[in-house]
Amino acid sequence: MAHVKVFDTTLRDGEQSAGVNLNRLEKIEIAKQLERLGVDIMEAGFPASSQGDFEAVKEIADTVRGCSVTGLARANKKDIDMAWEALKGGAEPRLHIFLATSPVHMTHKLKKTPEEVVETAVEAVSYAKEKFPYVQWSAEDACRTDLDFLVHIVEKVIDAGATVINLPDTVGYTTPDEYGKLFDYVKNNVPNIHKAALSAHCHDDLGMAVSNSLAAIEHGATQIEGTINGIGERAGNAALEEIAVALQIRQDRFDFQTNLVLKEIKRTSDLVSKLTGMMVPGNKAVVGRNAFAHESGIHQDGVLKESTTYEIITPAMVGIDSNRMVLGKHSGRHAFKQKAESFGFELTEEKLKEAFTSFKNLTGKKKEVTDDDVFAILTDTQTAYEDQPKYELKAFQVQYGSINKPTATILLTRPDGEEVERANTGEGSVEAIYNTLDDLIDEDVHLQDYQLNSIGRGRDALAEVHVQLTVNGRKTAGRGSAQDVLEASAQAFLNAVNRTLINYQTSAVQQA
Ligand SMILES: CC(=O)SCCNC(=O)CCNC(=O)[C@H](O)C(C)(C)COP(=O)(O)OP(=O)(O)OC[C@H]1O[C@@H](n2cnc3c(N)ncnc32)[C@H](O)[C@@H]1OP(=O)(O)O
Ligand SMILES: CC(C)C(=O)C(=O)O
Ligand SMILES: [Mg+2]
Repeated sequence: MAHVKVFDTTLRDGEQSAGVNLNRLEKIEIAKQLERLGVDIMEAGFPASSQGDFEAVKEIADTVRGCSVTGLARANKKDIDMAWEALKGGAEPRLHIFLATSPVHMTHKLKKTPEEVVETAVEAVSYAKEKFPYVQWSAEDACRTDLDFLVHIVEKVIDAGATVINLPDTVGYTTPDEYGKLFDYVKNNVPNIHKAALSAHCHDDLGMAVSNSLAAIEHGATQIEGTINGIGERAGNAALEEIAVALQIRQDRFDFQTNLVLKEIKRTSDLVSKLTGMMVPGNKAVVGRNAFAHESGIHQDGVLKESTTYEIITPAMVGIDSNRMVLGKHSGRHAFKQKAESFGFELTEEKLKEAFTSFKNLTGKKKEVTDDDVFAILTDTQTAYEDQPKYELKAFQVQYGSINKPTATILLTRPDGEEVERANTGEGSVEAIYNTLDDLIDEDVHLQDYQLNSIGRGRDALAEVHVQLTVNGRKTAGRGSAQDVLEASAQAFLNAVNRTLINYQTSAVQQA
């Protein structure tokens, strides 16, 4: 059985999802999990796009040893130089250069003639090859590119030293049949194609990203690109977990396998969902909450008699284990630590202590503390910056009634340690809290989006709030979880403000 390489771009194309904004610690936590999942190549970011991304890519390249780490660059020397600075410490330094080849992109976006595009691509790949042993080149919008032009430019970049040629369906336009033919055409018409590997990168605008990726594999792609949970630009990328499980379950149809450790899929999906704020729909293939749930009597009857009547994937295959150890108010540190480890968290003693305290506080308020609750506590603790000056919620009270305007009174510690208290009103309780926080903090904050979800079920489920704000003109995201919706709302707001302050302070210190 042939092996297909998995190129994960959750931390680059996945992070391009509207509203997603991962900080360094969050990226590192996902990177560690992707390594555990067994991806072959991890695209950690786009180093030239921001100081924060540069630092995250560098740290990931310097630490991850179980797979190759790559970063994206435009076809220019500045992007390539920055990518080299970020990636040179990696186990297998690898660069991903892209340049659009379709008429609409060349004419309107790049404002270049096809000849200039060939020249720019060749120059960039040759320059990158002076530094990187592996250079991947992507023909952005390949599926809307003139075939003869595509064949011509691919031949030239291979001559310039490209070791992987990616043919992305950038706008999710193609169909499985057409995408397979594109790979055949390139294989049959590029004379030096044997010197490079072929890669597929699909977007889901028409809902065909996974099918298109599978078609590419059958027509010569030896590398597939995608993201966990299919997150990404617009409608997202091909969901890697779906491709890997399809290849496993339909071995009779596909003679290809990935190196993914399938039982790590669920944890990876949970972590990505939690840290990005991109919720996984209940009916999502492979990882959705309902993917292994049977509701109707005839199905239940069938599954009870023989699970394969209605279940083609076993939950255990993707890491969903029905045997679970229940943690509650009588549990101690050892059981908690063991649970954290079973979820794949490597916490310092300090962070473990902090998470355990949050867990114990929760057991005092909630009848049953579920695995989802524990996972939320551990994720929040693991990705919280320590010892950084920040705004902290000390206490708050909200008065709500159907006659008077809701009023929030909040006691806050400011980054300089001063305690301040203020009250303000709003049309609703959350608005009253946000108006009061606005009065208490120095930053110029505007709320762009607010999402509320429950972690688990039941009346006493934890509330999780994701917000998007602009803080001093910078777009940022924040999340907060608490048993009370209003507290989670306040925490999410402050989390976003603190993230901006900490990122800004970190960069300022590094630039100084
Ligand atoms: C299909 C994809 O997923 S492509 C990857 C998309 N990812 C991102 O854009 C990451 C986030 N981006 C950013 O932070 C910013 O866009 C930056 C830092 C990369 C660039 O910012 P700016 O310099 O302000 O440029 P801006 O984004 O407005 O425009 C892009 C420029 O890059 C050019 N460009 C686009 N693709 C390429 C390429 N592959 N190679 C060289 N130049 C390119 C555009 O033509 C435009 O150039 P122009 O300024 O001469 O018109
Ligand atoms: C950068 C390229 C490969 C990309 O993400 C796309 O074309 O979708
Ligand atoms: Mg893409």
